[in-house]
Amino acid sequence: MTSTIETSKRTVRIGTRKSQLALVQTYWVKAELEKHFPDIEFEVEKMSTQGDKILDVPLAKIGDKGLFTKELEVGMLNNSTDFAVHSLKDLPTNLPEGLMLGCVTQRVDPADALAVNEKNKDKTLATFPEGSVIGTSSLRRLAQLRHHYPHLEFKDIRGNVNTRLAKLDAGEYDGIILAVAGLQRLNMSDRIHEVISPEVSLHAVGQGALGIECRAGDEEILKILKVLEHSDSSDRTMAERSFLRELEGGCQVPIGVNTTIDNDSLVVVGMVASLDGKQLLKNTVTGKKQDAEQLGKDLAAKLREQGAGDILAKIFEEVGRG
Ligand SMILES: NCc1[nH]cc(CCC(=O)O)c1CC(=O)O
Repeated sequence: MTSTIETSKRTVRIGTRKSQLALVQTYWVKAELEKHFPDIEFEVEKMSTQGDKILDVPLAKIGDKGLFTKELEVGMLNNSTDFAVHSLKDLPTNLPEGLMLGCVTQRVDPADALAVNEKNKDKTLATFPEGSVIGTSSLRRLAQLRHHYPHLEFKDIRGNVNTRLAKLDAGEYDGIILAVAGLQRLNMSDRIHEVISPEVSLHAVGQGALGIECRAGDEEILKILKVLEHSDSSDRTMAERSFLRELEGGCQVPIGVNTTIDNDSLVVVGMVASLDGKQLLKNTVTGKKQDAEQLGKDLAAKLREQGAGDILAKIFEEVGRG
């Protein structure tokens, strides 16, 4: 008589949004972890978030933090999932009690990109004629582009990356602004018509990196996630998130950043702008990368001294506090 011994694999459950970009990112994380932990079974749980459901309202008007993360967080808190993969830029700077940012993966290019349709192949942001219509749903992109290109028109655009490109190609816009990172991950690098320089548009906090959220102090999961942690990306985004945390007031605001690490030295550039792009404040701090969190706070303090508080207060009045 023969008997078979069933070795039961430990199962770890990953929460994700259902958008194509979210799935590409989640399956990348899953594949990487499977290489390191062949004895663990990783399962993917696809969930819809508020942000995926409300598609007809400008993002800035919905305002609420955690639009793309809340349902995934509930899943971890009630133990139906063990961790969630997010675009770090969609993850609020303050997480719910009981959860933590367990891992920041290696960041790709965090810049913004211009995509154009067939009839504008010969244009760039700098050469678009007066009145050309540029689509973006981000107040940060809107304010900075208005500042540099006041003759262009800006129109809100919602939906996932594919939906936005379809609207562009249908002629609703002359160009749209998207993250380089998203287009690259979706194998759509051919749609990157122009990479926008940090002089024109500072990127969003956390852009280009994945943030993996898990239960606070879940050592078993943290040990697994640690293999994907990228130290410089983690330090840079820690400073960026600390900067945003110090400045934001519960709604989407035109705040941009750029960070670089050279040996142990971390440089953080930060920007706050008014919605019309007329006021645009910038400053820079430099320090040790070990002091990332404090550097973010210092930068926020510098911008407040320059008058960022007044700009933000006015925006909260105009857009509402979410
Ligand atoms: N707001 C949605 C979102 N969240 C993350 C990305 C791109 C990938 C990234 O920044 O890591 C995008 C699309 C975009 O801004 O074009």
